[in-house]
Amino acid sequence: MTSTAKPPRVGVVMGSRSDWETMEHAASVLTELGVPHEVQVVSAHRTPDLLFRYAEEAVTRGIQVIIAGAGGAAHLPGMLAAKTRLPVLGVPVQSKALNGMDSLLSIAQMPAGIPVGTLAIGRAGAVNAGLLATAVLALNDPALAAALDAYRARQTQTVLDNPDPRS
Ligand SMILES: Nc1c(C(=O)O)ncn1[C@@H]1O[C@H](COP(=O)(O)O)[C@@H](O)[C@H]1O
Repeated sequence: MTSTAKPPRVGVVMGSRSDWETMEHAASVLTELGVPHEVQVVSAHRTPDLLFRYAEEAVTRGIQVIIAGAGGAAHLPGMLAAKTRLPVLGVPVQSKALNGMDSLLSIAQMPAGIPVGTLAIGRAGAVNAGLLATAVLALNDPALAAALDAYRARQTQTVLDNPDPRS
């Protein structure tokens, strides 16, 4: 699924539909900042051939950053990173059994040579993955740089406008 008519520049993938509740926060940041992106379920475990194809074709399709969310034995981000030179941002989805510690460690503890940029567990990680992907693209895109600056200014203003935590 592609968000706009423009070709996607960020791929948001996740191991299962059940991850969408978390990963929609990455997608909504990208939408808010005007980053063309696509969203798809791809699983290293359940659809390994699709995972290889996705990673191998991503560069030629114009994808510049991949955001990959997975929970439990979260091999998806690492396997994508193994198959593409694109930056891969991993979002550990909070698992029921171990609260996402399993997801976090299996995404973060990559062997030297195959990096995955690992974010925080859950919603905050997904939001920040969207922001980080945008920041990468903004290095060469003044419109996205301006959109990011405006986002940060709005965030600051919201805090300044509501300083009393009781109200
Ligand atoms: N970690 C992975 C991978 C993968 O790493 O490729 N594929 C699915 N999963 C994870 O399994 C969890 C449970 O999935 P189900 O809810 O479909 O049973 C999800 O959090 C998913 O990311």
